[in-house]
Amino acid sequence: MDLILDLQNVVKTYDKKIAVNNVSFGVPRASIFGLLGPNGAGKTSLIRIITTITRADGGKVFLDGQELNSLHPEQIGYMPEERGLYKKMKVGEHLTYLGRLKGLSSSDTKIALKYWMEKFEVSDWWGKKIEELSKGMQQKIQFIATVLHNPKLIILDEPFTGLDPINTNLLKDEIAELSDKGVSIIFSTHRMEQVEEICDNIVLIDQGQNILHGPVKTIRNSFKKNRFQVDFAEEWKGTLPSGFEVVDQKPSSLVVGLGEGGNSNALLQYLLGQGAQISAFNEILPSLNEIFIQAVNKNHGLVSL
Ligand SMILES: Nc1ncnc2c1ncn2[C@@H]1O[C@H](COP(=O)(O)OP(=O)(O)OP(=O)(O)O)[C@@H](O)[C@H]1O
Repeated sequence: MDLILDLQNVVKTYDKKIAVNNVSFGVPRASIFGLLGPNGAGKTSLIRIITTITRADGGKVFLDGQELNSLHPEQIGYMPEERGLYKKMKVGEHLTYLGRLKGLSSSDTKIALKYWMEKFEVSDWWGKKIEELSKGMQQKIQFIATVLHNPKLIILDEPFTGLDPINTNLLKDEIAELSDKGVSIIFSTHRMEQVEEICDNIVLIDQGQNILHGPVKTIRNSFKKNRFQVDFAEEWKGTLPSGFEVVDQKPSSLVVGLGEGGNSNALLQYLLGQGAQISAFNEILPSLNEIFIQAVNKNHGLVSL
């Protein structure tokens, strides 16, 4: 597989605490990749290693086939959860400073800033001090700072916190557009519905270890319980024969468990045979939220949901 990032047996310890314990996974090029895990799992420690802010104590990290080195930070854009803009600086001078810091020439910085500030409709803010901007406005500036130097890998830690629905959508569209252009994106969040909506691949870290990794579709399919939702055009008052478990019943819908090897056609045929007017018949895939809780509980030796 064509990987933009490849982590092999990465280890990070702080004194005696093992924060990252032999973690391996790959991030496919141009994917939107979810880096997930409960609090304290080791996600930030991994991000700090990938962005070369800290060094791993063991293992190897490859960016675009090359072992991480001092030239790589210019190829990475990182938007940390703790936003790091200098409050007293003006937007224009701040972004110019960050563009230059990331290796852009003065003229390329100007071109990139014109493009991004127009795109985000923030050109008017050029002379405003960062402290004069609202939290959401600062976040837009931070996003521009993250993508300004045209990085091949972008790491976004909770990028939607504090954004209103319109700006959230603006950012989501931008992420999709960057991905379409071949940029690889690592997205870290605790909001599983956002991961479900945006990411094509994930890794789930728990207690410093990779406990689940792969395409979202494959993972959701592997956790499915052979359950189907039936919606009726009219209220349905019938019962089901043995072999079908009614998981949930409302006047005009049913959730039915078919058990292992159960056949959805048999359910459909039975209902049609009873004269039911069916308006929808769908397999239910578990949400990433359910999968997260189930996988972490299992890893902690707790009973699954
Ligand atoms: N500088 C540090 N010194 C000592 N321990 C640390 C340090 N940084 C992180 N840790 C520990 O390493 C473990 C992993 O922390 P990390 O910040 O990587 O987790 P996280 O997955 O990002 O968590 P969260 O979702 O809460 O941000 C935790 O047990 C944390 O206490």
